[in-house]
Amino acid sequence: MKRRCVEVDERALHKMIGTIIDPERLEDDCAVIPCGDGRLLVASTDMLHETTDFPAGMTDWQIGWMATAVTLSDIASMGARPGQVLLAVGLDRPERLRGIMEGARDCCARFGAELVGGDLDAHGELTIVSTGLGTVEAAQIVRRRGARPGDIIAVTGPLGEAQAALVGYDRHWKELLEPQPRVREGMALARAGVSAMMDISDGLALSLYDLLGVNDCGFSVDTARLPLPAGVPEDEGRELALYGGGDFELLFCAPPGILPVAGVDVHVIGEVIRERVVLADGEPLERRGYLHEWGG
Ligand SMILES: Nc1ncnc2c1ncn2[C@@H]1O[C@H](COP(=O)(O)OP(=O)(O)O)[C@@H](O)[C@H]1O
Ligand SMILES: Cc1ncc(C[n+]2csc(CCOP(=O)(O)OP(=O)(O)O)c2C)c(N)n1
Ligand SMILES: [Mg+2]
Ligand SMILES: [Mg+2]
Ligand SMILES: [Mg+2]
Repeated sequence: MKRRCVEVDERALHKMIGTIIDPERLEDDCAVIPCGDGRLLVASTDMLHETTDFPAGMTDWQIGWMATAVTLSDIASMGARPGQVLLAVGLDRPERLRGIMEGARDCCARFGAELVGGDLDAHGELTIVSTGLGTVEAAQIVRRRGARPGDIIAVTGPLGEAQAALVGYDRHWKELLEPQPRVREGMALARAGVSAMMDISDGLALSLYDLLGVNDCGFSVDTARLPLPAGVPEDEGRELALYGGGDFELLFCAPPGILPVAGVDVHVIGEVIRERVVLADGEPLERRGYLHEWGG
C-alpha cells in the first residue's frame, strides 16, 4: 500500500526477518523443503486484501482466482509442478464465499493443482491467504540466484498490462483480474536449463533489484526490447512495463544457447553483466514498483 511518508518498506522488513530465520530462506519466491529421493517440496503463501488488491467491480469468482493464481505463480517460478492449495478466507459477508471458493477451485483445476483445505473466519475487510505446495526434482529447481555474466535476460510475455488496466486502459481488465500463472512455461524453462528465475508480481524494475540482491553480477535491459501493453502510447507503455505491478510473467536468465525453448513465448530484454548494477539503456534504473510500505 502506498503512503506519502515512507519509513519502512517490505524489503527492509525482509532483512529484519533474515536476522530471525536463515536469510537464505528469503531469497526465492517459495520456501524449499527436501522431501527425500532427490525431490524438493516448494511452498508459497500470499495474502491479499480487498482495499489493496481487489479493484471495485471484481467478482468474487475473480477474487478466488487471483488469490490462487498469485501463489501458483510463485511455484511456477521455481520450475515446480503445483500440487495442492489451501485457502484461508477472512470473510466480510457469508454470501461471498461460494464465488471465492469456485474461483480458487477453477484456477487450481486449470493449472493442475487441487484445492485441499484452508481456513475460515469472520473479518471486517475481505482478506485471503493462499498457500500452495509444489514439487520439483532437485536437479531441476531454478532459484533467483544463479545468473552469470553473458546470460540473456528474458520474460515470458507482455509487461505492464495489469497496471495499464488500473490507470484506465479497460482492454487489460481481464489480465489484471484473472492473472495466468506461467506454470507450463516455468517447468519447460527449468528443463531447458535457465540459470535464474522469479515472477514479476511487483514489477520488472523491483524484480531486477531482487535478482541483484542475491547474485554476484548485474542486469542490463534495453527498454526498446520490452514487450509493451497493447493499446497504450509507447512512452507510457514503457513506464508501465518497468514499474507496474500485478503482472505474473516469469523473469529469467539463461545461457543464450538454450533458446528457443519449445512452446514458450520468450522475449529477450537484456543481458547479465559483470558490474553489480541494474541498468536500463545504460543508465541506473530507478528502484521503484509495487511495494508494501509503512508510513510515519
Ligand atoms: N513474514 C515472513 N516470514 C518468513 N518468510 C517470509 C515472510 N514474508 C516473506 N517471506 C519469504 O520471503 C520470500 C519472498 O517473499 P515475497 O516478497 O512475498 O515473494 P513473492 O513476491 O514472490 O511472493 C519468500 O521465500 C517468502 O517465503
Ligand atoms: C489496487 C491493485 N493494485 C495492483 C494490483 C495487482 N496485483 C495483484 S497481486 C499484486 C502484487 C503481489 O501482491 P503482494 O501482496 O505483493 O504479493 P507477493 O509479492 O508477495 O507475491 C499486484 C500488484 C491489484 N490487483 N489491485
Ligand atoms: Mg514471486
Ligand atoms: Mg509473497
Ligand atoms: Mg509483493
